[in-house]
Amino acid sequence: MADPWQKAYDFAVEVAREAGEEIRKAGECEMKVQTKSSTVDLVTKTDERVEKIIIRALKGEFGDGAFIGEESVANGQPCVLSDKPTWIIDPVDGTTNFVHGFPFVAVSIAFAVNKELEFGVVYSCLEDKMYKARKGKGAFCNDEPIQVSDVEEIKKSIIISEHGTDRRKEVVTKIFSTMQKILCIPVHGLRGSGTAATNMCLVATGAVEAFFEIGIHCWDIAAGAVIVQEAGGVLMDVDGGPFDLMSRRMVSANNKKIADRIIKEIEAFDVTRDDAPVQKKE
Ligand SMILES: O=P([O-])([O-])O[C@@H]1[C@H](O)[C@H](O)[C@@H](O)[C@H](O)[C@H]1O
Ligand SMILES: [Mg+2]
Repeated sequence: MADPWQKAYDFAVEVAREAGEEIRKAGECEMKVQTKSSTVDLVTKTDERVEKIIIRALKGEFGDGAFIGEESVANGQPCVLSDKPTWIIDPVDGTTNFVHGFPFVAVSIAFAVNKELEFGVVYSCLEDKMYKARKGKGAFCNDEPIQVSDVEEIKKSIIISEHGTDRRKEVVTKIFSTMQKILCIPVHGLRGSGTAATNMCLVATGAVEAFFEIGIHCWDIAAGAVIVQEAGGVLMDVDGGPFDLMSRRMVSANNKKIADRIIKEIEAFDVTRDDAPVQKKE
């Protein structure tokens, strides 16, 4: 078959749109907020319900496959990327925004085969922007082609980063020290939308030059990774090495010059890989 994944790609776009509709409706209702890894790592019934809707739809169309979903992993499912065709899902990226009514919330669905990302779909559902990209076929927002910015001078850039959910003082100190150094290069500005998936789409459209974060998960960035690359951008590790989806560290940028300049300023801290063996409780 010449193009084995086109049907899956088209279907993912439809599923993301339906999931976004559910999120929009749920945002108008009272919500019960719970916490996960820390008191600032939030989850709602909508995150869990929307993930189930997405997985049920994908299984209904393509049968049982491999899935890495944020809420399934939180409930004890394995988080290992194998060579099998694998769906990587964040049902609600920007849960804190969703809870507070801050208007950037995204559905993120990616698909990998042989550990390589084939396509990614990010639906920024409150803005009604459907971002999508397939390996080798370009990146789009609402069906219009998108491209990264051509800025090469860091002093003419806007950079995005996030604070994540780790509030240990030594971690927060490193995050702010990095941001301070980047701000003082000086860059035109620092931003953050509160959703990693949307941040990557902002790199892909050229609205900003780069987005970096330590502490994100594979489901936050898998779809965005394809979108950034297909829009002409680059992905790297925060130490300048190759991008590793499961490492929880990433720099995405419009070009290598901007990425390298940011990497010079990043003060890294340790995070546990997404695919680290789960420690069994005694
Ligand atoms: O929990 P969630 O809202 O799906 O995802 C979070 C968002 O993408 C946020 O922008 C990023 O800073 C965090 O690292 C993520 O965990
Ligand atoms: Mg997320």
